[in-house]
Amino acid sequence: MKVLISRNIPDTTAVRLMEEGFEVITAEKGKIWTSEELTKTCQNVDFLLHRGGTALDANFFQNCSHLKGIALTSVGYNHVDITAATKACIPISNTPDVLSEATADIALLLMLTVSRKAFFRANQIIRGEWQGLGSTDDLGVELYGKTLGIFGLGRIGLALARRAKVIYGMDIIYYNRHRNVEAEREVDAVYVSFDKLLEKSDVISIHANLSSETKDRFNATAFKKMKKSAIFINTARGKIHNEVDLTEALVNGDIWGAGLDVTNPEPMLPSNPLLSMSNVCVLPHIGSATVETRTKMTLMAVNNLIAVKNGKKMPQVVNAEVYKMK
Ligand SMILES: NC(=O)c1ccc[n+]([C@@H]2O[C@H](COP(=O)([O-])OP(=O)(O)OC[C@H]3O[C@@H](n4cnc5c(N)ncnc54)[C@H](O)[C@@H]3O)[C@@H](O)[C@H]2O)c1
Ligand SMILES: O=C(O)[C@H](O)CO
Repeated sequence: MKVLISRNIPDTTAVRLMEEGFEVITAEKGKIWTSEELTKTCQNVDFLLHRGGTALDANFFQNCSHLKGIALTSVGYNHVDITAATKACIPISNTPDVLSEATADIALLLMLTVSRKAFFRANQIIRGEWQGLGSTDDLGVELYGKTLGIFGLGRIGLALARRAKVIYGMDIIYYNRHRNVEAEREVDAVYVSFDKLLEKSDVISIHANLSSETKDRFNATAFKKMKKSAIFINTARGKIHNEVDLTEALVNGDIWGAGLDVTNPEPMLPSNPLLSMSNVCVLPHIGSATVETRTKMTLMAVNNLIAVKNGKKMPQVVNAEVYKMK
């Protein structure tokens, strides 16, 4: 049984696969695959352990229908054509829960660094622009006691809401496809309409998955409905906001600041105007990038492949319909 690991993972997890009798084929460090290359290399393997970057589209599944299972090392699977995978009868797994705390930390970090302009200020020191004492203009704002609006209150949204409630005494409002009773009970989250979320939030943090419904949801119309003092945070997917509209909203003063861990496209070009704004911080998609979390994610992915090899269902399967077809 051969497994292709499309992007480097912690050694311990590759070892775990070998212990289970898999023959492991690893990509060279940092490799970015074209679809053609990935499709070609997958002809000689039974399983794929895949991290975002290269989309797995209908064409991929047409040409790789021999694969027995694909384990993603991400919770998001918007880069995978799940319908095509199901049609090809290939189970796909993702990595929910284990990355929620690490990603919520990055959302909170962005809230803090943007509200206090900390990233911009630290860079002023690096550029030799610190002129003694603290700044008297272009001041930051505080989070304490303000209202956090969450768009997509699932696992990561709730992990952020807990932090915001406990550390900053923030009021939590949210907009979701369904009410989240656990969050309402635990952090007194209040369900509101999308427009109310825009109007009432001091900070809006995006935690929905990317879909045709959420793509471009934060556009010029949405930014104009937000408070002029609002901070926009996105650690979910860059395509949920429209980057041109976000830039204009910041330039025009429709909103106060923005913190992004995800951009559209990725990577963001260094010439992007957002990068020179004092009220913006952009990170290179590091939500889950800790030793602890990445280890848990890859172990989870590996366990899903082991399950398939042993004739069992993937514990974290996202297209459970495949098991009804077999
Ligand atoms: N920056 C990173 O490194 C990083 C790390 C992990 C996850 N993510 C992103 O975060 C997303 C959320 O992860 P999660 O584990 O919290 O997922 P989740 O499924 O637990 O939560 C997503 C929530 O969004 C809601 N939602 C979906 N579509 C909606 C819509 N149209 N309107 C309103 N609400 C909607 C869902 O009902 C759900 O409650 C992932 O899909 C991924 O894209 C990014
Ligand atoms: O969806 C996810 O899990 C992240 O974006 C990748 O770590």
